[in-house]
Amino acid sequence: MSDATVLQQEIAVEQQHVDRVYARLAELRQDASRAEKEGYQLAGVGTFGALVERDAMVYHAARRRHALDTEYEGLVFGRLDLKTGATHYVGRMGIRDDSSKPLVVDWRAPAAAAFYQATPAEPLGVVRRRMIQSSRERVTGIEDDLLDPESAPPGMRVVGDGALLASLAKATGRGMRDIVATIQREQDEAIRSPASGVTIVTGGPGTGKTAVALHRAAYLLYSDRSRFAGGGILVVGPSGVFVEYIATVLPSLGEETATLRSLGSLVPGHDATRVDAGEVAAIKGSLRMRRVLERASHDAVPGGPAELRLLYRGTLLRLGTPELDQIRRKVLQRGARRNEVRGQGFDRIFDALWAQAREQKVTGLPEKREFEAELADRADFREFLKAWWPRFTPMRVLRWLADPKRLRSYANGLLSREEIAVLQGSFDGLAEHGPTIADVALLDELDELMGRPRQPQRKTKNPFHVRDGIQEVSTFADRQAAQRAQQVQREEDYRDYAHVVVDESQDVSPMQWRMIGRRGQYASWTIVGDPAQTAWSGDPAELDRARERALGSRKRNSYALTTNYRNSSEIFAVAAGVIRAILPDLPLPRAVRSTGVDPVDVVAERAALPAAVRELTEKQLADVDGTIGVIAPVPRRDEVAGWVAGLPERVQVVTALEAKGMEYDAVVLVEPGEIAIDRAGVRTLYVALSRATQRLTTVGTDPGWHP
Ligand SMILES: Nc1ncnc2c1ncn2[C@@H]1O[C@H](COP(=O)(O)OP(=O)(O)OP(=O)(O)O)[C@@H](O)[C@H]1O
Repeated sequence: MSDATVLQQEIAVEQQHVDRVYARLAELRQDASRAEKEGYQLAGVGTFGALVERDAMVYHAARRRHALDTEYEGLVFGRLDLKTGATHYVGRMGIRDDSSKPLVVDWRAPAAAAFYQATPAEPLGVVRRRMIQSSRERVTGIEDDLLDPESAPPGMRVVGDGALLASLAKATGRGMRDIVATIQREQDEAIRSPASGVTIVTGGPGTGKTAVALHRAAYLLYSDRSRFAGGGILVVGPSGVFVEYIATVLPSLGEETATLRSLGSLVPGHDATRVDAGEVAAIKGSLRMRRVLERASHDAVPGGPAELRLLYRGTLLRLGTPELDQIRRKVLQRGARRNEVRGQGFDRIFDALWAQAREQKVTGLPEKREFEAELADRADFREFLKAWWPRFTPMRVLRWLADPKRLRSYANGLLSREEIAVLQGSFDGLAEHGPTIADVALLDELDELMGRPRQPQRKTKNPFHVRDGIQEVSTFADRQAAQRAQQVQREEDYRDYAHVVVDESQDVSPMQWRMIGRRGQYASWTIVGDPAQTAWSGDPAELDRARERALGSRKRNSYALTTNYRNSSEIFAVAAGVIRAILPDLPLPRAVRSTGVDPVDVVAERAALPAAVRELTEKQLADVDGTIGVIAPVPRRDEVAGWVAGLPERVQVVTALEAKGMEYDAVVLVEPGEIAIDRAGVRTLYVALSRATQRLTTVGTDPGWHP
């Protein structure tokens, strides 16, 4: 029998099972819809107990229906034939037949672990592992691994030559793909790592760190839903482009309870995308900035009143700058938060004025209480207080650093003269362009240093309609839905996450670790990253300290990933050459796939560069079906975008920093020599060179760009 016939026969066998699963799915969906409908119709009838029971049923029916709908595509993707003779199918969700026998085991369930963990050396009772590829309800392919040939029953057939490689060769869309069907053993161990403590996953480019982090979020939600859906999972990525790139994966894993944020949007009200130059970011990210900001947060308001003069019952009461400064300093000592001790500041002003009024023997001076009431009624006095000690927003105080004199005085003794010079001017754009990504952590720090201005209490809205004083009849399902909606739109600056995932963690600055740490005080953590890819040019020891502090004394579980699934071996060889120039002993991952296509390096005259970049990008459009990343040095993004303007949407222009974590089928990397200007730059170049799955083109004016 030919191989093709065997494959067709095996596909037919699997098709039978897959048909059963989809038929059962249709039944379950119908049941769920019916239960839901009936529940709604009968919601107003029956005893209280019966109602609750019915409502619970409605809720579960609705949730189930939703799950059944989202997991439709590629529902069954694996089969295990065990030594015991039993067979398990593995899929995106668990499904049982009408006598409760499992038709499909959920990929996150313990029974499915062997699907990912069995190897020929350690088969874990699995004789044959089969990957089933399908398109909607139709089985289209099969790939087998025979893990334990000696235990194979006579006639067991083995087909295909590697589902992993088949899946890797596929062109990608704009977003990241989920990898549930092809998770590899070392990745699976990290995904299923204990839920508590800190899981640390390291690995070189393309080793699946991001994929692992997201699948871990899905796994945690499955293994302890009430804990992780209740508290929520926060996923922090480096940039907005990246967060968009990964956003599609979680819903496809069936999980929508994770909050995705970039480092520039972690603090409510901000969505920063501007980046500072590396040396500026290194200073803004340093823990020394905390002291700089503390000084700012204690300083007098620029343009605020220098003195207070009040004519009271014919006597002039006066507090000059030294008295006002002294009061401010007294109130702010020992870490008091400026917005929270405003009242104390005002009390001391009253005290000082009262003492003066008595000293000057004001005629007809009333009791102190009345004296205060009289002053509080005066508009000029209230104006003074408002101007002298307003309610501060972090942004207002951060803008003070744009004033060179203030910056110098706050940074004096904390930053070197050179560092102060580097920072000079870097806050100028705040008013017009908003904060940079690094500024957002400073704003969060200021928020902590100063406390929140007290807001008038807002009434919380009842999620249920109240009509004529009677709550509208609502089912348990409604209440659950309302509760979930509330959970999803947690309070604006929610901080009680049950789990925090930090991707590309090598780029999180010390100040940013503090910002993330504030939101993960009660959380377990998953941290993924690659130290060799860091763009951080500040003190590495300080970075380690800040990270360790944010993670606290939680137990650490570490995992290393060693295979590069993204790059062809030809492409990774170029990237590896670059990083080896500065880190000769760095262990690098192994790229498993070869395309036989070598990367191309083009040198162009300055005047011819725009046309060359456009032409090379157009060539990629012809050569690959998927996305094309045109990667530019940070300051040249807009210029390069102009060169390729008007090309199809699958061409995306990003800076070398924005390319962090991203993946494209083809990459055109512009002016590599301008990226690799220092050690941090070489690392950034390494990142940019390791983004492509199929084609890599470098183009620039400098033939000697290799570090
Ligand atoms: N087991 C797997 N099966 C199929 N594809 C995989 C597997 N593991 C990783 N990949 C694919 O490899 C590519 C790289 O994965 P990912 O982006 O998670 O790597 P990374 O370690 O975060 O990379 P980097 O550090 O370079 O940003 C992605 O396209 C991902 O889907």
